[in-house]
Amino acid sequence: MSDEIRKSTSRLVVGNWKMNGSLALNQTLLAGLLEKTKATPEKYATVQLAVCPSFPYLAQVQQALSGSSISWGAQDISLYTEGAYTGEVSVGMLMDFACQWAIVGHSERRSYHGETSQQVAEKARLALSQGMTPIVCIGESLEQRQEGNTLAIIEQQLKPVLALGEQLKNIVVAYEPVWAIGTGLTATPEQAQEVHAFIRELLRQQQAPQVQILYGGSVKSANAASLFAMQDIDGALVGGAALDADEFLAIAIA
Ligand SMILES: O=C(CO)COP(=O)(O)O
Repeated sequence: MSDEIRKSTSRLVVGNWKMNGSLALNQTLLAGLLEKTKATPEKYATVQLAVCPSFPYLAQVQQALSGSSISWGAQDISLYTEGAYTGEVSVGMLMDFACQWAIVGHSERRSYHGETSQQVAEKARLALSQGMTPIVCIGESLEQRQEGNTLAIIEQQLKPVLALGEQLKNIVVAYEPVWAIGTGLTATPEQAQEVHAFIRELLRQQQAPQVQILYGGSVKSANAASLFAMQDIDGALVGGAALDADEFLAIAIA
């Protein structure tokens, strides 16, 4: 697929709801998303939309979105497939709720739960083995950026994932600079593009240049268009702004 075709056919915009929501709040949010996308489907014809709620709400989201153009996924998956792992949720369980996506290696999981890049790659492999698409998150901290280590960190985090082999082409990568998450600080389009182009090159070396690379970190409707205009930014992984239906959809079509 040429770069032009990749960009024009498929923008992927995923809402990571994180640990937010309730049955009532989700119902309002889902109704807002459905109402707008159904009223003007032509606006969303070239956008793939997805939302990732907390585990307990997957059934609710599945029920609301089944048959619509919006897909859904999980925010994490367990490294284990079954058994005595209290508190864990397996990939098979997620398949019971028809999850199409699984975010893996979000920086909040890496920093609060000590997830390593090796474990993240294993989670991606598990998702792929069940036909789910892992959204593999990578990104540098402010300190790492200031020390000039951004690209080295990106390469280190992606390395075990690049070794997935044949299946690599079926993943999605999300570049989320840690310093831009929930802070209101966004990477400039040029800063993001530099890293996306680097990730693209690493993927190209493994014969997977068509992998979609999302940007995440304080994406809003006000900054989305300039990010999407960049050659190697194929969509967004949206946190806070995904909790508002109008704002999320405005990002999608920015
Ligand atoms: O972490 C993010 C998405 O996974 C980004 O969060 P914010 O959009 O709230 O900065």
